[in-house]
Amino acid sequence: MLHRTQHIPRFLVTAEQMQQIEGRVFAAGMPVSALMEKVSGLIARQISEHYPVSQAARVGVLVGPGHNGGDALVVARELHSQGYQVQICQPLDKAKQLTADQARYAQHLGIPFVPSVAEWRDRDLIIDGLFGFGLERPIEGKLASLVKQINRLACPVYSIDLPSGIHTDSGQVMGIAIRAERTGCLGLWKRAFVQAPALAYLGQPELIDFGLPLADIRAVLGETPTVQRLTDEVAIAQLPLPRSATAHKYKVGHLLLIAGSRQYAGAALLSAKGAVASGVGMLTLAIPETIRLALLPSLPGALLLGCPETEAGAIANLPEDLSKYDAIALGPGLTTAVPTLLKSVLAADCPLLLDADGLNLLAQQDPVATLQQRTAPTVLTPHPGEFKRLFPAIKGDPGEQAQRAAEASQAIVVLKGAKTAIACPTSQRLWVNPESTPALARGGSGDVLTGLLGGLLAQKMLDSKPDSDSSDVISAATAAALAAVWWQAQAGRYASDRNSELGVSPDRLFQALDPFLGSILASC
Ligand SMILES: NC(=O)C1=CN([C@@H]2O[C@H](COP(=O)(O)OP(=O)(O)OC[C@H]3O[C@@H](n4cnc5c(N)ncnc54)[C@H](O)[C@@H]3O)[C@@H](O)[C@H]2O)[C@@H](O)CC1
Ligand SMILES: [K+]
Repeated sequence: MLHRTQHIPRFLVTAEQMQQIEGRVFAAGMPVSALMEKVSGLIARQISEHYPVSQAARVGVLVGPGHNGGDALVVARELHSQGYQVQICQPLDKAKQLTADQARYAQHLGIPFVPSVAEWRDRDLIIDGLFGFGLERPIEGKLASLVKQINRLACPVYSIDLPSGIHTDSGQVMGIAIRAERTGCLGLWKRAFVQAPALAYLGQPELIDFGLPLADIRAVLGETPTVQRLTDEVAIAQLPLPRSATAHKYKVGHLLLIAGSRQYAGAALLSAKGAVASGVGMLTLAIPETIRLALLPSLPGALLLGCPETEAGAIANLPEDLSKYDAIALGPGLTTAVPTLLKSVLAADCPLLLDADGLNLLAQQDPVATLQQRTAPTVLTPHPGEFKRLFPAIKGDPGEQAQRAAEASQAIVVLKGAKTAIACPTSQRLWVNPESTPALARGGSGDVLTGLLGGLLAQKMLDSKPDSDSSDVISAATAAALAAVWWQAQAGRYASDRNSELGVSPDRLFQALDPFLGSILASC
């Protein structure tokens, strides 16, 4: 059972859901002004920790017409009382009543109001309270020029709730948006925080939990939220740990990985290394016979199955009975020369992971009709280009695309990107991986993920948990996808922190998988 503090970081809400949750809290008797006071006190505390008065005494506070502006005014008052030299700029005349009252009180306290932000070149910090989740149209005219001026200042900007101009749900820039150094997201993570268009504006995000009651959150989002952030707690719970004390190699999964060609031998090696790092009991790597001996010294623990090959060095056929494997992964470096490979694995009665050329082969037929015929789970790991080839008619943001593709094909869809989305067809749930690193944006990272996910898939299929997504139970195949996406991203961050963003080669990535996991498990 997760505690409240573990639940809150999982939620991802739209503006409408946030309004409904707050509406319930206000209807139950919480005064709007009391909540504003509470929330803004927490924001001011965060700001004074990040930007102490000794280092950032001169603060400009930008105030909009709604309650985001009201929050900013309370923060201005708090910082003023702590000795910051605060100036307020309220560019619009009209304001909601509570915001207007807060402005009047700030004036009464003698906090200076300035007519424009032109004088703010002397500021050490700007606080952005122009718009929050109430932004309803693009920022234009004099407000757009004001945002442009703020973005030209050298000092950092702290945005309250969202950088003004960012759409709460899609993360799109509405005309123009403030580029924050930090954003304090209030109460619950908004969807924008996992949307690629917003990433360049959010800076370092932090959640400011002000104690929204779980009962009200659940009343709006449901008992098990359909859309979730993939948190450490949830991902770790999906790993095949602890191992049974009586485990032996045939009881902890046998993966058949079909990968590589004479042209792309490295993809086979990297995906096999990812599978080895997953801890899978047995790994059989099917590769063209001519590259078998070259790979052997690098994979001493794996069974290397040399396959007959085409003249160009692609696997021509799979000589074996496929029934003895717990999972099959097909794709990295295969080429699309031999479509029958896909046909034979689709017919297998075990979980199947398709990546890279496995997906390209699938795109050559009707993917939805083909996948719907499978009885065992299928996991697809496309990047956006592969996704487009597979599901050209499916539009939306990455989360919506993954969900729609999963629903249509009945496959678990892992749509890779800066914030990888994982959609499960049986439960109709979506997870978004919130933390990753651009260090993984290089050839080979995806191959490591394929092996890792395949290895976890083989292990999870032997777990005793049921293969259905009732209430909070996550099916084995979905669990493997969640664990693998999180593990790969976190290992990438771990390797990046110890080297640089340019130094996370695929070798470093698979070498970081186990040390990262060891360190996080030790701290749990
Ligand atoms: N009610 C409360 O006490 C709480 C308020 N919070 C704060 O309240 C914010 C939401 O407040 P609001 O609903 O008032 O919304 P906003 O403060 O985001 O602003 C809405 C106002 O801006 C106007 N507007 C929208 N788009 C515009 C545009 N492009 N150009 C000019 N005007 C535009 C609207 O007509 C409306 O008057 C949150 O983001 C958060 O900062 C909560 O987070 C915490 C509790
Ligand atoms: K804001």
